[in-house]
Amino acid sequence: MAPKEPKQKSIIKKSHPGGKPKGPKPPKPQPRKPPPPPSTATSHIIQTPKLQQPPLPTTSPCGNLPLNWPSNLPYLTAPLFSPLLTPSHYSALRTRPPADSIEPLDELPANYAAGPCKKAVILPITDKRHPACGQAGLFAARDLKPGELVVRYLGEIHPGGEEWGGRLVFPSSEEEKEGEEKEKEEGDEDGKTDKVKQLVEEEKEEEEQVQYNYKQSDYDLWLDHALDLAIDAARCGNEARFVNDYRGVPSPAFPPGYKPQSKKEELFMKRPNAEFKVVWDPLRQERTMAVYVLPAGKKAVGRAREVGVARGEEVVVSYGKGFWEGRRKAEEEGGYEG
Ligand SMILES: C[S@@+](CC[C@H](N)C(=O)[O-])C[C@H]1O[C@@H](n2cnc3c(N)ncnc32)[C@H](O)[C@@H]1O
Repeated sequence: MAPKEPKQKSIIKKSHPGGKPKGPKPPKPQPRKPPPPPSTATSHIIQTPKLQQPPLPTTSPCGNLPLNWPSNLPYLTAPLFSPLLTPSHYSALRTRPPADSIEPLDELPANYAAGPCKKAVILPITDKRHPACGQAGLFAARDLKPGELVVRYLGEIHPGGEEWGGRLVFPSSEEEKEGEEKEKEEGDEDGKTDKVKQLVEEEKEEEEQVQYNYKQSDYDLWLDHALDLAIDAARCGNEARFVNDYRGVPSPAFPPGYKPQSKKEELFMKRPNAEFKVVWDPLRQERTMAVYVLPAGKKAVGRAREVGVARGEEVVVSYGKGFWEGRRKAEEEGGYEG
């Protein structure tokens, strides 16, 4: 026997000339649902314009510094090493954990370009609802994919257990050293007063640098606690030093005063969208830190599967409860000078 053809549902409405149709009562007409609120967790994801907008500018007019980079701060394109590091620190830094270890490290792309980052831009924060209003933050210059590398975290690599940092020492090339020598000689012949003033300034700066306290830094991260390696970007660094913590940061996808419609939505509105991750630098053959967009996760729906941080949105991580507890304690003890 041939299998029965499944009954096809008719999509054509039938009229019933012989009276009411048999079967269950048709449902009562329901009042029209009000239109959904302008932004919900899902609408945030779906409503992000699909039109490809040009990326935001990320560099200063001269092109070799990031836009809005502070003029008093050295911009790094490679890590700087504290003179306090010992040979065993260097050896730990430059030993890659085996691939089958509990914590194998992902790799930075071998073609990672040094210099200003094209994916994110430093912008001043002017929104009064933002807890870091008056400071700066890092914002996506274009849509960034879940799990995508944003920028590496550069700063001074130092022994994490040390409280006091010495003077910052920038490696200078032979040419620069020759120039410095020549400048010194010229300074002896003329413009002695200017030279004296400059020397006094330099001495003051050096003294401040020697008295520098890593423990008071707001830009200091553990690269590896067990290996006693940390990175501090307070005195020098790159764009990554401007990444803020997500706590209290208003989500640009929701209008001011918007009340979350569910617990899930509330959690979605108060979450980081990026993370600090320790990775392996294949070119330098050493550990490094970088900012990555958080992976989409199983719960991601719609555009969130493709876009982790939308163009113009702030890149925010979690500093961890420890950071804020430490800050609170220091404030209570009157030791924090933020
Ligand atoms: C690594 S810096 C981030 C960049 C900083 N906003 C700037 O302009 O230099 C860390 C400091 O930013 C501020 N900050 C970051 N996230 C914050 C948040 N969610 N609430 C309040 N302040 C925050 C705090 O002053 C903190 O010490």
